[in-house]
Amino acid sequence: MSESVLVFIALNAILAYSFYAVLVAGQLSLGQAGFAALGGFTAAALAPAPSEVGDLPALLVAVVIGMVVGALAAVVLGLPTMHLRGVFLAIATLGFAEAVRILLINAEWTGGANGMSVTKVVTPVIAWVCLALVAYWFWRQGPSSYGRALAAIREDELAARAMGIDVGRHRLSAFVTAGAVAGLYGVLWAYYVRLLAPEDFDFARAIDGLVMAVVGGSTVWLGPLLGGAFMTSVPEVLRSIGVEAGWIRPFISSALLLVVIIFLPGGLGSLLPRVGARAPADLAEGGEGLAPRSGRALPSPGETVVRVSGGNKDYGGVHAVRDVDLTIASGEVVGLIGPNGAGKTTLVNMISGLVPPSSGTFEVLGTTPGRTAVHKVAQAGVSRTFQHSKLFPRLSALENVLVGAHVVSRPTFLRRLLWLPGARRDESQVVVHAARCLERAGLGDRSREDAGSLSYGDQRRLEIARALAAEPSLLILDEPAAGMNHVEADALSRLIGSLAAEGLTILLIEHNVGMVMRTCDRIVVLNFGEVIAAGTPEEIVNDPAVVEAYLGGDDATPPGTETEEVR
Ligand SMILES: Nc1ncnc2c1ncn2[C@@H]1O[C@H](COP(=O)(O)OP(=O)(O)OP(=O)(O)O)[C@@H](O)[C@H]1O
Repeated sequence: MSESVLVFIALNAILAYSFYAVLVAGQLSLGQAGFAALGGFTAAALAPAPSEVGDLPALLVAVVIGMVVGALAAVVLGLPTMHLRGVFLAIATLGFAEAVRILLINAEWTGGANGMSVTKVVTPVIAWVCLALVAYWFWRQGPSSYGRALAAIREDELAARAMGIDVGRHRLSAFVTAGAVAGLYGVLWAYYVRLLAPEDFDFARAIDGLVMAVVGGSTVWLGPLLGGAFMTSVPEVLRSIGVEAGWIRPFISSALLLVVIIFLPGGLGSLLPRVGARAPADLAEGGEGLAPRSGRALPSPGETVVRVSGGNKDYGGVHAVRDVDLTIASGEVVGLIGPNGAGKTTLVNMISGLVPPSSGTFEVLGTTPGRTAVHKVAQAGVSRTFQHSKLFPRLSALENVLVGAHVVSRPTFLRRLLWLPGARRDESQVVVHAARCLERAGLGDRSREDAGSLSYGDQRRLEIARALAAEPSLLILDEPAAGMNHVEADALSRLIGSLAAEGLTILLIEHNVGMVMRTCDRIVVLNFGEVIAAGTPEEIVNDPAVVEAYLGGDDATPPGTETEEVR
């Protein structure tokens, strides 16, 4: 293999890593070409000449300049664009890259369209050492709490917020990493090709980087390396076996690309065995579980955890929730029932901060949901499950629960980079904690299965395990028994009882009214968005307004007696 092929494999893989850096968080950006151009040109203009200070020192200074400029450019572009998603972010970032290219072509200091000449310093060894460092960064990032938070954002952003992850900060930091890696690519390119031109960083280059990251696998840390090697070496292999005609080589390369994408949607990296977090074989010997990092104690019994006064939510002409007053004290298990469309989910969405109220006051564990960001409400001790499963489908059951523990686990990424022993200890503590939550929800033997492949009932249980991992003060369960048989629902009822005995406050929405009657201390009934009754299970069973709301007649059977499941 020639020297240039070796260097270009490494350079292309580094470019692919700059795309991987944001793809792992579910962001599609094409701005990397702009970051690379800014990094490369600024470094070439500002760094001392290799003839003055020596090759390596000059390159080192250039690399630092290029990476800092790339990262700063990512901050400048990221701050106004981080709220954009999918194709909108791609278009905005592409616009940025094109604007940078046009500016550089028309600037004098860059040599305009003719470009700048730069001394060739990069050798295959230098290029591969840089690639190894970049790959190492992403290898250590993946299983850290930061890496898992990025994966969670990619899989389901809303659920990630509800797990206490600051999505905006994580997305921006991923973007900045992409900027720094792209800046590194720009510098290495400049110090290898000798003549640096703005055209080197055009739209086609951005697409090349993206394609290499996707073909290699955008969720496996080795993916960009595989993608870079594949895309760079296929034309060379074709050349070496005598495929020379100008159009045949690109044609075969593109056809191979198509084959990989069709048959390996997870990219070449999906062929590698998956290494994920493992639950300890014996939890009793698994050492200490997690100690709450926040030092947050459960509110004292009887203390107000939720206070809603005059809560309203309108969707156009629909009054989903009207003038609801609700107080929940610490240690209570409160059931929220009502016919379909009564406003139960809307109310708990407002309590957990996911949906802002149209009017009214919401106070939950010292936060003001609606005004307080969702992740801060979660950090205050609110954890929840969702009516429609919001698991992270491509993460294993254990990894889902590890994300749930985000708010109580210590950040490990930087310490993992340096192999500090504390990081390993913290990681194994949080894994033991997550495995215990899985065990408690009856999923001890499912830890390595992908969440998306679990049965419906197991997915409900996994959501509960994930919510428990946050060591919440208030646990909101939105139809946790949906899809469960009687035996499973009874086990769930016992689990809720044992959690309540530990002092947890629980708000339970459930259509299985029998289960609500057995499990809850107090029941609140909603109908057409209004509270029509509230009281102990006995009071609710005999309340004529409740019977009327459910069954629409005076002689109807009260909920929880003959009609076990009212939908
Ligand atoms: N995002 C939304 N946009 C428009 N209308 C909505 C939205 N969310 C809820 N609604 C409406 O608000 C009302 C209350 O819905 P909500 O889902 O809160 O009821 P629910 O009691 O949880 O019902 P179910 O038991 O069927 O889940 C319904 O009429 C619903 O159509």
